[in-house]
Amino acid sequence: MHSEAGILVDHVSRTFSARGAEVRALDDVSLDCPPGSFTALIGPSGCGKSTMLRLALGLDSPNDGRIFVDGVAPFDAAKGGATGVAFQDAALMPWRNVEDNIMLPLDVLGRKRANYREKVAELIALVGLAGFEKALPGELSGGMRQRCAIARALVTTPRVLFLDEPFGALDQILRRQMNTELQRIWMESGATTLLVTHGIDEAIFLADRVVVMQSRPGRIGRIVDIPFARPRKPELFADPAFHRLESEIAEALDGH
Ligand SMILES: Nc1ncnc2c1ncn2[C@@H]1O[C@H](COP(=O)(O)OP(=O)(O)OP(=O)(O)O)[C@@H](O)[C@H]1O
Repeated sequence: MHSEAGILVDHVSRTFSARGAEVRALDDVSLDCPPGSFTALIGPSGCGKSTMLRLALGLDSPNDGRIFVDGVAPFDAAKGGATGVAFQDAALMPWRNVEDNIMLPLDVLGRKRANYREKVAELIALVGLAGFEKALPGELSGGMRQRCAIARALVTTPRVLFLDEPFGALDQILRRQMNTELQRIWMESGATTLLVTHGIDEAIFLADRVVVMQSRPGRIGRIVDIPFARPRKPELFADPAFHRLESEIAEALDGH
């Protein structure tokens, strides 16, 4: 069993009751993300991606099955700072500057800011925000806000990183730049990463494995291994082998 420093989803089901009807958001889902791996989760609206993330963050509990994050229950992993998370809309506090936003998880976990000065400076450099430490979110571009959110997700040196459509709101060109940057950040951090995305190209470029989900009930339809060596370069997006994988995943999304 792989669970230490990774993510283990073991026969998990989650059913919701809505207006008398049962919705099987996740139906017997199992997924093993080994330590240091990068997994992308892709699927149609309503296939249970958010439900899976909520369970892995300890914000909800399964009806059946078990989840381990970094070898422990999801809530304990989050409480201990082993989990980092970044969402689509960056979710920065508008009145906190870049540095203070990055330190937010420390405040939430009751950790001393003074012990993290060096770490925060390193992260700011890592995500390319040096010189913007005192800038407010409203003064940053969309890409800079997302980089700030990723730095915040990394501040506790999490061993497991959850990214929920982190670049969904960005245009295609910026998104591809951010994909290259995320790859570099992930390679440096060594964190086991689970990325939820609607972008097939983004999933292939970044992940070791693309997990294609299907809806009603939410389940794993197919797992596609991505063989490309790292670091992957932007030219990969134009590679015929890349396009073949795109077609394969598009077909799996259509239920083939
Ligand atoms: N709290 C809830 N109460 C009732 N039904 C819910 C609840 N949360 C999720 N569902 C249902 O569970 C299913 C899966 O929802 P989920 O939000 O996990 O999908 P998703 O894959 O994240 O979708 P999207 O890509 O649109 O964000 C949907 O049919 C949704 O309506």
